[in-house]
Amino acid sequence: MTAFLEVRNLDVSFVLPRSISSILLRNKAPGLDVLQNVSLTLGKGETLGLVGESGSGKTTLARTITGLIPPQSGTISLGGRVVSGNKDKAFHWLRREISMMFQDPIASLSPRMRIGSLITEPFIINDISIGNRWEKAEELLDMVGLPTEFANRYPHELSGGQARRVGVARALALLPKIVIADEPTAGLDVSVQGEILNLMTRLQEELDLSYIIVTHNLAVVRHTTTQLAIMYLGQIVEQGPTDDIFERPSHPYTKALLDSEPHPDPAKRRDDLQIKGEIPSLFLRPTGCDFHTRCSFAQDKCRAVEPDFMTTEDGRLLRCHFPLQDTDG
Ligand SMILES: Nc1ncnc2c1ncn2[C@@H]1O[C@H](COP(=O)(O)OP(=O)(O)OP(=O)(O)O)[C@@H](O)[C@H]1O
Repeated sequence: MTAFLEVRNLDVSFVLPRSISSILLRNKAPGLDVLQNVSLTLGKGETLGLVGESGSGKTTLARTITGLIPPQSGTISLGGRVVSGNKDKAFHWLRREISMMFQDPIASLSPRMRIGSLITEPFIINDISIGNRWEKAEELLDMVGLPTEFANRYPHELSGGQARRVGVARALALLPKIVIADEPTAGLDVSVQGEILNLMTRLQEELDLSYIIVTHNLAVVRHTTTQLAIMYLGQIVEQGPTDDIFERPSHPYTKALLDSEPHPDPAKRRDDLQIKGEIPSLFLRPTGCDFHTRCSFAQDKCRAVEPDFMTTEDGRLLRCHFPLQDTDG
């Protein structure tokens, strides 16, 4: 895969109020390291699924890639242009080229604005002249399969599926190159989920978009993505082609995560493979490999030495001292 988007060694930490950090971080520097050394690649026109348990840092990574959170270190390169350093003005440029589709489009938008104003707001924020704003709104509504008269409606007048389409229209208003969709199907009926995913696929072809889909839903990932990245405690632990990873996960966490999805056939359920225990707190990151406290295959080295992110012979990106072999599990 030729990388169109290349994220290299991103570190993000949040500054915490001193009162909290002095208790939880035992007077260390008052920052909570949420992303550590995160690397990720996305090819042009590809769809990458970003999965991991709650709190693993998916949203933080998505917001950092869209230029909404400045990283402490690391680089983001898009189409060959490299953005680095937390003061780089080019992060503004990233915000136009990579847009975010929020999980709950209505809650994230002003309830007092009409849909026509909401979906054309990105032009106003970025000071881009579009001539007749209402005509532009109607064009965007048409693009996402909504009647043009919806421009006059308010957010509370929309169904869940219609609201999601409005979210798509707003995310695509500036014709970005990459769209990061945060749980694009969460809370929707199954039939509506299919409609939204079909809409996204159609627009991907028409507009030559690349997607990153952030989700807990492994069925969505399996059927809509070509690449899969697995996050654990603020790090990517494995990335590779989706079919390949589902077929042959290499990281023990990936395998446990995929096996924890209930199987429709009781004979094929593997309760023994479910992930042990809770995800550790970011305040008490384990030494060595972050996953060793829950890994059935952990050895002494895993408890002592942090694994590097390496590329395997078959091109898989992996952070594990003892990757699973085809016969394991
Ligand atoms: N602004 C912030 N200040 C301090 N901590 C934060 C901030 N934003 C996120 N965090 C912490 O960073 C960690 C990762 O959060 P994030 O929302 O990125 O995870 P996630 O994988 O997207 O979770 P979910 O699947 O539940 O949305 C969490 O422990 C969260 O509490």
